[in-house]
Amino acid sequence: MSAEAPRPHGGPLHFSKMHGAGNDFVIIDLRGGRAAPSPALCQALADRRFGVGCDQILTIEDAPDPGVVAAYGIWNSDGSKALQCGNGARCVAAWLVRDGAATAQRFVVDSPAGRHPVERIDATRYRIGMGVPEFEPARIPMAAGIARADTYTAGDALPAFGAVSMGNPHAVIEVDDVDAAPVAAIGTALQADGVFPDSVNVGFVQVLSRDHVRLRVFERGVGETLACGSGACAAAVVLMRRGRVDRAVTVSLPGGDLQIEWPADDAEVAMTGPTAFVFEGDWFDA
Ligand SMILES: N[C@@H](CCC[C@H](N)C(=O)O)C(=O)O
Repeated sequence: MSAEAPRPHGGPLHFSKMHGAGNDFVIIDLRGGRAAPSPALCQALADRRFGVGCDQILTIEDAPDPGVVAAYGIWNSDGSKALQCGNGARCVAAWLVRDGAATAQRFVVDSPAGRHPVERIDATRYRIGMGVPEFEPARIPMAAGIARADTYTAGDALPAFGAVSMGNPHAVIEVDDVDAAPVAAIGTALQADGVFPDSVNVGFVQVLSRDHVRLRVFERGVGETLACGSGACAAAVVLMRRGRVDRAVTVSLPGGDLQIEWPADDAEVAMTGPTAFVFEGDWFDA
């Protein structure tokens, strides 16, 4: 492990292992001004054979003002920083409830992408306000000179996609059969294509009916995950703008179902889904 790895109080690093629809997290409490994990520590924690194993590391941080219960940071398993994580937002909310920091049924958390209103639905399910989707190409961001991101083709070898920012960049590709989609091959190629200067999360979506779709997501900084909350929002809003599905849709991912609602184009997207605690642990220097 890296020598720069933080050691709160000089001892082992306590963590919680959680998942939301199979998108799994190592959650570390940094409140009180503890140092953020280095990219090397994130990679070590995320390693599924030599570490704990997770898609993302989430850090619980001090609330910047009394309007929020806490802030949180997001790191992908490759050590890169992320701005948005829908499944992570639900797990952070559940973590704060179990911790006792959040006591109300409704509260607000602060992510790198902005503030998220949270509603506790029951013991494990949470509804999160995921912000207003951004379709302006420069703000996703896409490369200069792209006028519209609704249906765009990067090149002959790549399929057409819709692009949107949910606080992080997403490309959404509609397919006939999500099981047969070349998720890793197209995902890797699109991430490497210069059209997305900050890379991109790539979703493959199959419409089953007007209120039900299936989705697989090749995430930036991770690879394919069992679920991507912001990816579910991205797929839903791209299809809603095309009139392919209704304004409330169930998104079935390999790890579970999420409900996505987007009442109007200028409204905030709402995502509802499960959370689960897996175990608690302490990380010791190897
Ligand atoms: N799994 C997340 C998204 C995590 C960040 C993403 N890989 C990125 O780099 O933007 C979700 O549930 O939204």
